[in-house]
Amino acid sequence: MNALSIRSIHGRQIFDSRGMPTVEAEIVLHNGVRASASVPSGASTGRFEACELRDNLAEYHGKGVSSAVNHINTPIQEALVGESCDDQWTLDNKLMVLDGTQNKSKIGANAILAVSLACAKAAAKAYGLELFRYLGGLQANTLPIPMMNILNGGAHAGNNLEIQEFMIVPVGAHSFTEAMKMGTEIYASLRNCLKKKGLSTGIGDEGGYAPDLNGDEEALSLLMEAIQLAGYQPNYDVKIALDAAANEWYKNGHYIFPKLQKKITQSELKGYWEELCQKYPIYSIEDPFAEEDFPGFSELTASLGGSVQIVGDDLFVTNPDRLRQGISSLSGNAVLIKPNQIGTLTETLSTIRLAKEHGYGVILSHRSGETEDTTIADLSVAVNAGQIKTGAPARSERVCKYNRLLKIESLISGSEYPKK
Ligand SMILES: C=C(OP(=O)(O)O)C(=O)O
Ligand SMILES: [Mg+2]
Repeated sequence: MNALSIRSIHGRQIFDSRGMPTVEAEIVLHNGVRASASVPSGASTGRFEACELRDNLAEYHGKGVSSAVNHINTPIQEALVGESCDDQWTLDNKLMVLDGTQNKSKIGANAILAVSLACAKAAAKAYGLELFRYLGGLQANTLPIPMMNILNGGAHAGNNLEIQEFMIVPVGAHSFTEAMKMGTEIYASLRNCLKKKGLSTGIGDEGGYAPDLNGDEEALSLLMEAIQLAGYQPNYDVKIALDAAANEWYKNGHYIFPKLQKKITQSELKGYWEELCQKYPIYSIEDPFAEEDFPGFSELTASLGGSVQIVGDDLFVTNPDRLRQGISSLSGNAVLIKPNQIGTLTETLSTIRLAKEHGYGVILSHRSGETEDTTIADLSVAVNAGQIKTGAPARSERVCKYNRLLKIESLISGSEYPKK
């Protein structure tokens, strides 16, 4: 036993931004330090993600988390009490051995991740360090460029649009603070554009507007208009990023646009992305094809990858084995990092390291169902990811991550901001 050893672990149910139950874990150390972490939840989830354990009982429409919470309070607590909170690899390895399955379906990746992150937070506190500094050391100095999802579509907005996320990326900013200024101004001018056209300013799951439009190109035109109305130059100051979440379009061996209910072949879809990239200043496309369509990713990377970021989310699910498959088949050139897709901090860091070693871009990401936990903000700086996507600059479960980054920027003298 030492001051850093874990005295107790407590799990509890809290609620996410969609009003669904999720898991929080609290760790108390022998020296009295306490820290807690909570886990988010996706809507457009990949089949290869680690298992989010749900009770499957009538209450909460089958989405309760009492078994995951019980797993924290009994087997996890028994396995980790007395361990030192700063030995992350050992802690995470014990959690994986305790679970014993490939996809963490016995204990639940939600239970495991909450504890894994809470341990890191407790260790940072015990050392008197900010989380990004504890995780990243002296070299953690780069703030990420925010990819702000200001127009919501797909599964996050009742399929009002085919594409799930229309994001603005303030590439012309010189600091994170300036990027936030640009993003929030454009978000406000998009609201004005929508109002002027008599369109709804209601919002989707990630805080972006969710109007019923005639198609994805109308959404892209609106983004261009909002950027200009706010006084910025598309392409030069602000680029556009998309998350198609095309896995949601793939049913029984075919791609079908969910709104138009129109079938589209893989090669037509590739042509669609190429056309959009010619017409608009698109900097990044996430999940342009389904989670098993490595060939589709690889063909698009060959055609657009020299100038456009092709991101694997459902394709890679933050899993080093899936990313290795992508690296060897030249599928995509960037990975989305969602810690709850894999379930431990150690594995998340391994996937990030692998991506960097092979020249893949790294984007830390929230989920569509979020909590007030800001770990991904710290993680993005800790690993110098250079990019984060955490929704619209509105709704507190998104804004808390942006606000945390503003604070981190003010804490790092000589902080860096990437040039794109
Ligand atoms: C954040 C996303 O959505 P979800 O959390 O629903 O998977 C995404 O697809 O990138
Ligand atoms: Mg995605």
